[in-house]
Amino acid sequence: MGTTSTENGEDAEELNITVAVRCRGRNEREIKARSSVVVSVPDVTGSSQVAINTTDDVGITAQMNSKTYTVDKVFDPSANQTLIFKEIAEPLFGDFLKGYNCTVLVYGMTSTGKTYTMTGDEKLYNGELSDSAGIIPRILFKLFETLETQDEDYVIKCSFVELYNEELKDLLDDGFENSTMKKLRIYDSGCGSTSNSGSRKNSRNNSPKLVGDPSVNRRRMRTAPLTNSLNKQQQLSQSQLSHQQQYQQHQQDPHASVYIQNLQDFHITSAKDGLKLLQKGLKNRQVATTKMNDFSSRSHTIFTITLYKEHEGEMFRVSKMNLVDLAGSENISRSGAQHQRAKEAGSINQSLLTLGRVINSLADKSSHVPFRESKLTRLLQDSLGGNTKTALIATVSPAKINSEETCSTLQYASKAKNIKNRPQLKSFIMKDILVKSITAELAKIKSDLLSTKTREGIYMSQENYKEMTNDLESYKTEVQESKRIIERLSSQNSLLLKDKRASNEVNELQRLKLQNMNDVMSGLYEKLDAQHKKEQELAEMTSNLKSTLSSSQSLVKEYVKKEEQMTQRMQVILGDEFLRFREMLIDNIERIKENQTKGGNDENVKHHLDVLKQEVIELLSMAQNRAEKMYKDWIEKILEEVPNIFQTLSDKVDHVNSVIDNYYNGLAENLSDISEEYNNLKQYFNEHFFKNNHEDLLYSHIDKTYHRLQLSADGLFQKFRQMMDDHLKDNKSLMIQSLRSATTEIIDKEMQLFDPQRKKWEDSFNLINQCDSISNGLNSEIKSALSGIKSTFGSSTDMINQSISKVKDEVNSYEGASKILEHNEIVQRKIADIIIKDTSLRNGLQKTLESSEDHVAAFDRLKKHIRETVIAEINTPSRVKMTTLNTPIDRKGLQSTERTPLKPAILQLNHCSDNINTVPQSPFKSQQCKSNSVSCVSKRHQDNDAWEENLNKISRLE
Ligand SMILES: Nc1ncnc2c1ncn2[C@@H]1O[C@H](COP(=O)(O)OP(=O)(O)OP(=O)(O)O)[C@@H](O)[C@H]1O
Repeated sequence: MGTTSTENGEDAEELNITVAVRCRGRNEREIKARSSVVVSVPDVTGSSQVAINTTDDVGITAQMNSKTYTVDKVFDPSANQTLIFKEIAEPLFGDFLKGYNCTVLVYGMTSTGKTYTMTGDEKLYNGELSDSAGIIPRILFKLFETLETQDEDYVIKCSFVELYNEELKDLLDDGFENSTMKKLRIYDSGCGSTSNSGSRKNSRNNSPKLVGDPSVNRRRMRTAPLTNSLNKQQQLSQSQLSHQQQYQQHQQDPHASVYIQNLQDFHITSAKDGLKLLQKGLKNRQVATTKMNDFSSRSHTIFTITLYKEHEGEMFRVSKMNLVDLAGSENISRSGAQHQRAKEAGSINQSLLTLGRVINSLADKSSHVPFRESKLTRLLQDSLGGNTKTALIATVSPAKINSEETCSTLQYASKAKNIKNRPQLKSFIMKDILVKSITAELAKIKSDLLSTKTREGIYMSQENYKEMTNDLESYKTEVQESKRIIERLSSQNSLLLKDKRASNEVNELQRLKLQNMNDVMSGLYEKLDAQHKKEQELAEMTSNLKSTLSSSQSLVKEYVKKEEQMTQRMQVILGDEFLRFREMLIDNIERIKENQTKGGNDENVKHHLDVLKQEVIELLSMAQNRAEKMYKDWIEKILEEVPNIFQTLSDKVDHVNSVIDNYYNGLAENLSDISEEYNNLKQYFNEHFFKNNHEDLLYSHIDKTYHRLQLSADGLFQKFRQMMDDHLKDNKSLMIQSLRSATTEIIDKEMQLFDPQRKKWEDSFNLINQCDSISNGLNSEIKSALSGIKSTFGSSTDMINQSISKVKDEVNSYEGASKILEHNEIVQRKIADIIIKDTSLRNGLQKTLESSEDHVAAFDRLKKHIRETVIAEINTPSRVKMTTLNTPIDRKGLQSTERTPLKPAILQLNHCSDNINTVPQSPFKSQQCKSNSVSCVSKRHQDNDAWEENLNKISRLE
């Protein structure tokens, strides 16, 4: 931050000028043109960004393509006059009291609210300002309020100057109406004439020696007490200082680079005085406006309040508050190529063009700033880049039709933000000089008064008298006309009241309709709640169904398990039974064998076989019956239970289906109800509510009346016109206030009431759509799940039926036990084997018996032969030794006589006879026995041979 030296040798800080943007609401013209809002101001207070959408895009794309400008403060249409004053003017006002020169500028295209912001409603209502009062009236009031609470003496003066087409006019000059006002000229301070210094550097260099210099002050200080009482008692109203005095004052303002020659400064002692001056100036401006079309939007005005505030006794600090209402900026942005021609035609404002260039140069810190190229920039030289504290309010329209101008205004505003000033406290005036000027002024007024009094009556020049008589006459006619107009206005007013009543009725109707809508909405909400309940029920049923499904699945699993268990058990049972049967069979075979061993015959074996067969048949049929019974029981059980389960399931499924159908029917009904209501509402809003724009109605009423009134009032004299205007404006503001409060409030209220409802309603609609899609999804899921369950049940039913029929077939295919036995080849083969074995055994036995009998016969024969031989030998005396053998065969004797040659034969014989008497224990035994018997036979043959041989031996011995 750069600095310069102040009066105290301190460095003055560089300070950026404060830039604010004020965006008004759409005006009637913009609404009628259906021009959309393109300027967006964030909803937060204290925001510094403003965006404008210059494209045709809408929604997010519009936001993305918007141009954003950054300033210090942005105010949306809701910002009222009080807020603007508080945020922008009040901080400067504080500095103004401290002694700084301050400037507030309003810049923007025509009809964006520059005058509204700067002046607003300047009239007093019961001695007080209205809410629509702008910055100037508020500053005047605040100034006196503040100063009256302080001890220091003060003097306040006001001036009001207008710049049109590079021509300055004193709006407070009495000669304004008859164009006899004094010509104003700009002078560079200290130079006494307009000089073209060309740059601010030069202009600064050309500044006269500072009056604020302490040495200068000391020279000028003289004691001349100026008290508050003087200030208050004297009550100087509109006292006019001489040109010379003004000149002196400007000379004494060392930091004013320019001053205006002949511009009158009026001393005011109250805010009301200030307001009167303001009103006078505005009235004079209006005279010009009526003469020149579109004048107001092309002229600049500067209302200056000069404060002389007591400072350290003998000196007064001088500070100025410049309140600048600039011309409409559209003239610049539209200039373009034709700007030279347009300028010639007077439509381009040279001052504004230069102001733009000055702003650019200052923002870009150019070495040359073209202050001197226009009167406006010369006047504002100190406020822009000088020693003044400055705030710029850029006023914009929100409508699309003005977007080009709005962009240009915002561009200037954001550029201007970079301009830096060096505010300094340097301006002082000697107390005695100030007192002198005021005293002289007072003396002049007093002498005027005195001369009037000495003439006993009112002194007036002939010319003035004539003028007054003329005025009086015309006033009389005016009064008559005014009376008529008042009557007309009253009737119009009553018409308006009628309209208001009609609007109220319409409002009431709409309120009722809204009420109905609310009722319908609440009905719909109830329906929605019911739907929710139904949905919950459905969800519960679905979960029940799912649990039933899982339980039936587990049931099916259990059945399958049971079936497996059953099969295993059957297998076990059958295996055990068959084992038992086998054991029994073995026992029986054993028994048969025993029986056979015990000497059974054919009949016995057959009998045993029959018994065996019978038992096997019994066992088989028993097993068969048991299996059959088990299967039957099991199948019956399954057949009994399965249909019940399926029935329950299908009942449940049907129930769920019917509930779903009901729910869907209900939902569809409700949805169609809602859509119908929505359409009705939409139609209503489209056809009635939005079309029946109360704001439009209100404005059209007001403006119709206003125009009518204005037309009627046009012919009246200026004074009466002022009165009429006041009346009309009062009416307008009253109407606005009353009708707005009556209509807008209701509409706002209704809209406020309605907005959340609409939001809610839209939310519910979305919710319904969501519900619908969820329900559809749920329905399809449930249906698919149900069909899955059904198909699962169907397939399991088929499977079970198949298994049942299979089991049945198997059971049916079982043959009778006897047939099984008959068809059982193994059993038959075994039995045949047994019989064959039995037969062969019998044959073997028979043969053994026969051979034994042969042996016995041979033995007998042998015995006989031996006996005969022995007898024959005995009879022979040489054979004495043989007498020991002359007894029948003694087994014991043979056994004990080991050396007897007959012993093996006898043993063999005994052995064979043992064999004959012994029945083999088992078929193997019998086989063994058979082989034994064969070996026995062969042995016997061998023994016979040995016998023969022994006999031979014996014979040989003998
Ligand atoms: N912020 C606002 N709030 C309410 N009314 C506004 C606002 N701004 C402007 N207006 C209204 O808009 C109309 C035009 O405003 P105004 O005369 O102040 O515009 P302007 O910029 O000074 O125009 P011009 O350059 O032609 O003098 C006036 O009736 C004024 O009351």
